[in-house]
Amino acid sequence: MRRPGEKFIRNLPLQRKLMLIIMGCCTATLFVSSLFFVAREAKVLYRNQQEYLVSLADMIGRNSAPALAFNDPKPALDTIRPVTEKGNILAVYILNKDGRLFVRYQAAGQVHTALPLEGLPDWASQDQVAEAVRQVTSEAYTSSFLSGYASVVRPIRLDGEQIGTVVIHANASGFLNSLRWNVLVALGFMAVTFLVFCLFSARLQLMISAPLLGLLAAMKEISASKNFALRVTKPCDDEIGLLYDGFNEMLHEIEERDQILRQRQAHLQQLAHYDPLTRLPNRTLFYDRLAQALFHAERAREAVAVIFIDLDHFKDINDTLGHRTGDLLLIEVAGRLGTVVRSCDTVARLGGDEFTIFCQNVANEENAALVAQKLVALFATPFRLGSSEIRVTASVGVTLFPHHGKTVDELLMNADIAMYHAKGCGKNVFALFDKRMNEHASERVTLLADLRQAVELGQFVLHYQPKVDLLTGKVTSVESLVRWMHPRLGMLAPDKFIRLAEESGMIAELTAWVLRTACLQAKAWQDANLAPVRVAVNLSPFHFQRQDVKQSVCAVLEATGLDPTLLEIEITESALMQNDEYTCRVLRELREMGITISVDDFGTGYSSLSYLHRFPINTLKIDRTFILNMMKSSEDQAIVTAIIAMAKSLKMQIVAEGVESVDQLEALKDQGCHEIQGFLVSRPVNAERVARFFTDEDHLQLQNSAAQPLAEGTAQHLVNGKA
Ligand SMILES: Nc1nc2c(ncn2[C@@H]2O[C@@H]3COP(=O)(O)O[C@H]4[C@@H](O)[C@H](n5cnc6c(=O)[nH]c(N)nc65)O[C@@H]4COP(=O)(O)O[C@H]3[C@H]2O)c(=O)[nH]1
Repeated sequence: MRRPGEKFIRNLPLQRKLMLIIMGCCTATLFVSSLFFVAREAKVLYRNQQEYLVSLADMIGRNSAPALAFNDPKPALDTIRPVTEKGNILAVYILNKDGRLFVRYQAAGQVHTALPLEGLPDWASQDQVAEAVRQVTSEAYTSSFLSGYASVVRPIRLDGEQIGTVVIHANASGFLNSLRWNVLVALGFMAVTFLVFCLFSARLQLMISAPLLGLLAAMKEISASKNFALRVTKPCDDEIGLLYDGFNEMLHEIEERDQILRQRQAHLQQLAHYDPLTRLPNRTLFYDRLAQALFHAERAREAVAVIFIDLDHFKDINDTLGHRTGDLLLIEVAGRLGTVVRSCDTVARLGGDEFTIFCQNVANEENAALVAQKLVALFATPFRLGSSEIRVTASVGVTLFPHHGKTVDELLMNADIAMYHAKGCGKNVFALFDKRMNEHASERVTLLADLRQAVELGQFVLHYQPKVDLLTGKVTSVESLVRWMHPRLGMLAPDKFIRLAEESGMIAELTAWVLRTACLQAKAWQDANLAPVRVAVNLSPFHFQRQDVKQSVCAVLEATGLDPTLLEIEITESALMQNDEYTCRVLRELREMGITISVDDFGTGYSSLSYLHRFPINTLKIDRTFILNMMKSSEDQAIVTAIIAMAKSLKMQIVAEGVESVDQLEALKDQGCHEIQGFLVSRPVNAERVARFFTDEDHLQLQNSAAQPLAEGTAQHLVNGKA
């Protein structure tokens, strides 16, 4: 339990506490030492006085001994008298052997009734005298001294035998005066020393407390300013110096931790609001900024354009070229997007390959369209990622505040719908939101849901379209073309669902089914001893570049037992260009296995024959749009002529697609085209019907004879997905 004083002292400021301690210690030391000095002085004085009185008493005793022996007081008095001349002797008594008063001498005019023997009559009894002597004896050492008297009692001996006693009373005032003087000196010394101590302790406490108070001040300053970079200067090398070192070390650690904390906070802030890959604002920040922009735009009656950008077939790039390349591409795309908009606009990455932009104060739809156009144009230049060059396009959807939506969610949803519409229009374009798109979007969602289960439910069928050799008129191969027997919408043509399958990633599953079914069918024809005919399978540009294309083809060939020379792979020009090296390697491996490689829709893509020689291509299929127009347009005719000439120089087989008329057939024959495919020979039909073409007959002759009806066969082509 603490005493109240202790608590008070503990709560005193450090300076006062130090002063109190130093002054307390000094005062106590001074007091004790002065007391010791005074006591010692008193003892010396007292001893001197006593020794003097004893020697005086002994001298009186010696000189009075004969007088005592002869019982004659007079000589004794004569002995005493000169002694009493000493000013401080008050009384001298000589007692005889019997203890009775023998001589009494008192200084003239001085009666001290307080002295025990003073009051005794000369005839006092032996006991009275003895009692008085006993008092003297005791008081000699105690009270008589303090009351101003000093007394001694000494025996008087003669020849060794005590013959009397001498008692001397002296005035102790001299001694007391000396003692007082000593006390005064001591007190004076104490006072002076105390003053010196005061000054000294003030200085000393300052020496101790100043560094501590300095540390305290620095601590307060640092805690107020939060500036942990500050340091205190060490004032000395003692423990306080160590305290300063420790304080500085602590500051250093706090500073480091503070820095780490700040960095982590900034990092968290960055993570919370920015996309770590592209460093663009993320969904949260975009929503926040857009909400603010809408708020201001509403007050200022301004329009805001919200743009949704989605890279076309990004998933396939990721799958085929790896996620690292995908990431690099996204970074490059993010960099390019920033170049189109103003600094007050925001470009964000919502996730995956989805980017959003909002542009403030957009005058009208035309201006918004201009921005969107610029965004689409950004993708015209290929992206250079390390050593390879990647071509990627983007579909862009645009929506305007307040015309197409009032809230962030509404605007983003509509921009997304517009973007899907752009994809539906063939990608690499932009679309401005229109309310009618909503209907289309919901149809698309339903179709996507149906597509997910179509493979499992066996809703796909393959149709086959023969390719005929222009010289022999015989079927060389059949192209397998997928159809979807949709339970509600009827038979759907590939253009209604292939893109959807590509965008949803289901193309891989669908292609696997097509490949397996086509190979099984070809094997069945082979086993039925029909004339050996190749079966061609379309590989989606993005599916083709999957790392496991070769393995999946090999697995299907192995599983079905089909001879690889009876398989043909059709890929588009764009598929060739997406990853030159990888594509080239896979194609070469497939070709080495005996598989025929055809480039489909040739002329619509890069139309550059210069790169073709790098790829192991067997066949070029001239796109049907050129064939369709070649009889009407001299330009298309020239293109067809050029393609045939160059392909021949590269020793490639040429197939003309979409041949519908005998005129086209004749023109192609004249130009040296090798094969044709089109409604003139047959529209795509099921396996059973196409097998009828696997004969040695000249199918061109047969068609020539019935040219007119077949030329009209365009009418038999799929209409809205129905054959
Ligand atoms: N107007 C006209 N058209 C003709 C004529 N001859 C053939 N066609 C049509 O042209 C398309 C030829 O296939 P493609 O160029 O590979 O173009 C194909 C192909 O790129 C894609 N496709 C079809 N099946 C598959 C498949 O299994 N996988 C992939 N990835 N794509 C496929 O869908 C596209 C369209 O296929 P289809 O609708 O079956 O349309 C077929 C065929 O019906 C003609 O004389 N006149």
